[in-house]
Amino acid sequence: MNELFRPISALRGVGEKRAKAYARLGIQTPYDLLFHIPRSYLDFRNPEPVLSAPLDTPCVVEGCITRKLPEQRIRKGLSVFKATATDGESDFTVVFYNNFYAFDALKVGETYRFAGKLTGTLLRREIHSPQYLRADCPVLMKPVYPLTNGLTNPMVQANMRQALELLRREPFDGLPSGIRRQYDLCTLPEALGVVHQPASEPILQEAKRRLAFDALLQLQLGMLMLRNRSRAQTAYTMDPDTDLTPFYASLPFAPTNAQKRSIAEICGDLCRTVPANRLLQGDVGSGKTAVAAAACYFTCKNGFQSALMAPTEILATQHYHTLEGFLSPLGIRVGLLTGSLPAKEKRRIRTALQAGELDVLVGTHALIQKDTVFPALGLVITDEQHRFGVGQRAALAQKGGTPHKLVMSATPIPRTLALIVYGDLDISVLDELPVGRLPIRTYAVTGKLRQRAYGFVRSRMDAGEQAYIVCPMIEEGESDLLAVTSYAEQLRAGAFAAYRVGLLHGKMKPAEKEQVMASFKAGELDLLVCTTVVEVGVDVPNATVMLIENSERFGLSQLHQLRGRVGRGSKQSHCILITDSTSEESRERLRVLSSTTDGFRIAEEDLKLRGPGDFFGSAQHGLPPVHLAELAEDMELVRQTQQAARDILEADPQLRDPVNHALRADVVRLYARNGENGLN
Ligand SMILES: Nc1ncnc2c1ncn2[C@@H]1O[C@H](COP(=O)(O)OP(=O)(O)OP(=O)(O)O)[C@@H](O)[C@H]1O
Repeated sequence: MNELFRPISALRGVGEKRAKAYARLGIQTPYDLLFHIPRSYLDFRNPEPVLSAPLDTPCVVEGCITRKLPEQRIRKGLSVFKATATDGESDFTVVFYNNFYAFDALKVGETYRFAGKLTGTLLRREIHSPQYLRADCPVLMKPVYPLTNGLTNPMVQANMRQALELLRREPFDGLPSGIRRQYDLCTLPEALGVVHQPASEPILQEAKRRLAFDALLQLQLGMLMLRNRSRAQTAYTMDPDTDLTPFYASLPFAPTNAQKRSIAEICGDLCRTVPANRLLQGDVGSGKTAVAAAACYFTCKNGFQSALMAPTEILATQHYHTLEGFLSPLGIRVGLLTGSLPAKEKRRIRTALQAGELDVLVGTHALIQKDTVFPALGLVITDEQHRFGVGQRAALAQKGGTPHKLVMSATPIPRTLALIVYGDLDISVLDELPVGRLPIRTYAVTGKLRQRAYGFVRSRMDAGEQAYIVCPMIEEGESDLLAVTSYAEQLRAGAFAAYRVGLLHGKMKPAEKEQVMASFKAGELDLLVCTTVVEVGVDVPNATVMLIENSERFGLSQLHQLRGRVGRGSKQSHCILITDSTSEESRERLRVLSSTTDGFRIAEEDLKLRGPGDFFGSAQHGLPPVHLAELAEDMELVRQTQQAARDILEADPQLRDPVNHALRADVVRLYARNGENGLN
């Protein structure tokens, strides 16, 4: 067997503990390790003269070691090692704390480059705990790896050298050479060698392109294979002449054009034999639930059942009430299945469902997926909210024969990324808000203005409206943050003593949460102090003010979602972002948020600020393990990989040809890592 595919513990220095640390990063073999791509590089190429290098800012200087001083024991457990060096013009001191090995490796008379921050006076510059390498080292860029507890950068570097050595001994490239030539890509060993030991920027870009190509290609191949498989099956077909007029007539509002268009697209899907696989994407408050209700109506009128799955109980309950409101006057029977229902009630619901006495079942994912039998499941709607990856979506395909599938997603995502992540789906976009919505006014202020902000919140509540105050944390102990519980107490006793204040956080029991949400919705509470449990989907149109504490702690898209809890009716809404942070990045985020309410623009800015991995806030998004920040804008590469995937599968639909074996293994591995084992 190729040694690259042995357990990672085959590498020198990898004991049980380190192997576990690697496993946490999804690395089981030296081959996996090779795809652990550096987060960034320490660039030693352009040293600055010590005299003019900036102080307290990361920089690189060069120096010849002139003297090594004896160890200084400052106190028990703290030893300081110092060496003096010169860059020809000025002298400086290199200082290490407790790091004998780094100090010991420096040799008097040799010249090194040091990366770190310079401190000290004009006469005596010092550089503390620098990273360094010999000035004549052929590779002057040191990779910086994403780490986890139990791993350090030097450990990963050392293991990586060995893994690269194995690859050199037994060169391996899973990409068929025809594809490699067609798209003018370098070989895998070349790409990996350069990415882990780069010599120059242009070659590095080539190497990254190759790795991104592979990652995107594998993603697309897997999706196409799953899709082809479900296409080979047939779904229940419905009647295109099904009359939606009664549904439209009973809506309490006029649907937007975007809603009508999406409903037509979805119902069009339902009339085909190929199981539908559609994403309904809409900005916060764009009215996705009404579209879902229309699809359920259509399905029911054709004699089939629908399931709507939400990520939390609060949302499931809310969707249940909304759908029930839309559909039960039309004679459609809607049921709710959540974990906090008494066992007897759950049984009753399941029995009714099985007997065909329920047309629509709303619930949490786990409950609907487990032991729930639908005699005629025509449509599965998943309110995904970006919580779930490729794997879960695919797993649904196995449920109840082959129902049509509709995924609802609230965060608008840039088109390139949508193609990458949802390459397997057709997309309907709600790009229009209901008429009469006023853009939310957003202000970023410091804590000094908190009392004034409270005053403003009170004035809105005096006018009969409701408000949210959001804090990021729930555990005590984070000293810089007031825990939400004590914060709520403080508000109840102080600024909001005259108002009805509710509290909602993630550690409460589902039934309690639901009760608080129900009272807030019914207008029995004026103010809801909460954590981000309100982030997704919660819909209380009378709530018009949101005040967010420590707003710098949230990502842009998350703030957009949070803010979207207000501005859901016709009244003017306001969002006050409180922050005392001085960090440029968080200020930039708040600036973007104050200047626009367009979810697509915000998503694009967020992607630029954070890169696609963090953008979804989940390891399960199925995105390739390459830092694709700039590649997300590279439509060309996405198109090329789509084309390549189609060509490969046209010739070999299941990748059974020996030239595609390695590629197949890569695809299966990628999907298995994301929880989808159906490709095996
Ligand atoms: N065409 C419309 N005209 C007026 N109000 C509408 C229209 N469509 C939906 N609404 C109302 O707008 C609010 C938001 O709708 P809904 O909860 O479906 O939004 P959403 O798209 O799920 O948003 P989010 O992702 O933020 O939860 C609801 O109160 C709903 O009743």
